[in-house]
Amino acid sequence: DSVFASIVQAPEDPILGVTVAYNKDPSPNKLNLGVGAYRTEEGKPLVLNVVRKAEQLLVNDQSRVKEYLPILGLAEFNKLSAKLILGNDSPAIQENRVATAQCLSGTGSLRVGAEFLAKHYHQRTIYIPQPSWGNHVKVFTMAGLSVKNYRYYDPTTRGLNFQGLLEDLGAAPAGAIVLLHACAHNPTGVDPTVEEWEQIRQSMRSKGLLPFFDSAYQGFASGSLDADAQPVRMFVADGGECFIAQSYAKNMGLYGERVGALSIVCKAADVASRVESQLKLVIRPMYSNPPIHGASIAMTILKNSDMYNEWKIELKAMADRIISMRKQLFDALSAKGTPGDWSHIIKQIGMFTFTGLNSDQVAFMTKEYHIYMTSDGRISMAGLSSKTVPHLADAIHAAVT
Ligand SMILES: Cc1ncc(COP(=O)(O)O)c(CN[C@@H](CCC(=O)O)C(=O)O)c1O
Repeated sequence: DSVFASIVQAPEDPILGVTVAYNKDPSPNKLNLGVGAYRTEEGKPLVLNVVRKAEQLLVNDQSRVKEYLPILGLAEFNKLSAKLILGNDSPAIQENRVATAQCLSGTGSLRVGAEFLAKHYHQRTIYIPQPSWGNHVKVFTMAGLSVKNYRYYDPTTRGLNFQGLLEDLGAAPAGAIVLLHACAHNPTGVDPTVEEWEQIRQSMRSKGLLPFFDSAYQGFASGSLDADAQPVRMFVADGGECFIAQSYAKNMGLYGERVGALSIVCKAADVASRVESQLKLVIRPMYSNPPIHGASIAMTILKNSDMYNEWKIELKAMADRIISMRKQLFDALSAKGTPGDWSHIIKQIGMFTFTGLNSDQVAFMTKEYHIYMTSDGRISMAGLSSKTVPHLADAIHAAVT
């Protein structure tokens, strides 16, 4: 008998499993609105032109080798990533108060940060928004933190439950870790306003709560890298400490290259250098050192002003296409007179619309219309095109009437 004979079949991942089901569906008009991965108007994955150019430069550079990277990854990539989120003129960077490690995309950055906190921080409770990205709970739990929720989304208004958020963070024990979506909240597409962010910052700092920003969509919410980094920069500007996980999966289209960075903003340079040394002890036994190719692409783009500007143009085009899909879906439902208020489709921002459809309605849409989306009613707007909006509108209309 196998020593693993008693192992049971694991369930599919709630998000990545949607793609598994989609791939099995033979229907010609199936639609994958599950995974948050950008698709073009033709419904195809997109490799940015500037990424192709960067790769060409790398291939042509005969001096490049395939040696191990340092445990913390490409040093120049780390510096450029910190600048991207904190701003070129960040005092924290100028004062050498930022410890950065190249990690395996956003997930890896979150995990390394969580493992570091479990090992070195006096508080092991992390508060995450209700709802949040499905993988957050598992990443933090596996790292040894205990996960609690703070109220975030208000189903009745389909907006932010700001009072509930402030109450829950106000009731958190001093020093608790708080996960904050830097922009384009997943799955709700609901972000605090700048004024609300300022109130959140004051409240958290007054209680010594430790912010852990998850920045997976910088540039995708508004189309502007700087605007989407504003909440992070407000916290760093007050001189306090915070963790920031960055992903280049969506905004550079480097999904499968697993490119990301964890930055820990500290109060003093000597602390940052000791923190950096301890980060290496977390990473070395986990995966030793990160992959060279994806980070080299990102570094090539970030360090060359022409390529950086070209990237910003392509990034804005992706954000704009998503916004136009919002408008088209809203207009299609309005034209059909679909019962209900659908204005949240155009009010929400980033990659996802949190439709408010329940799991039975989602199951109906999958069965009858071959629409694939997560059971919480989230739709990845990037999976839509002008051609497929009518099909989705028909499905939603049928699901609610
Ligand atoms: C808020 C948030 N943080 C981190 C990540 C992790 O992204 P990396 O690929 O590790 O950089 C995602 C990706 N969430 C998308 C993509 C599919 C997934 O990993 O769940 C989603 O929610 O569909 C995310 O939405």
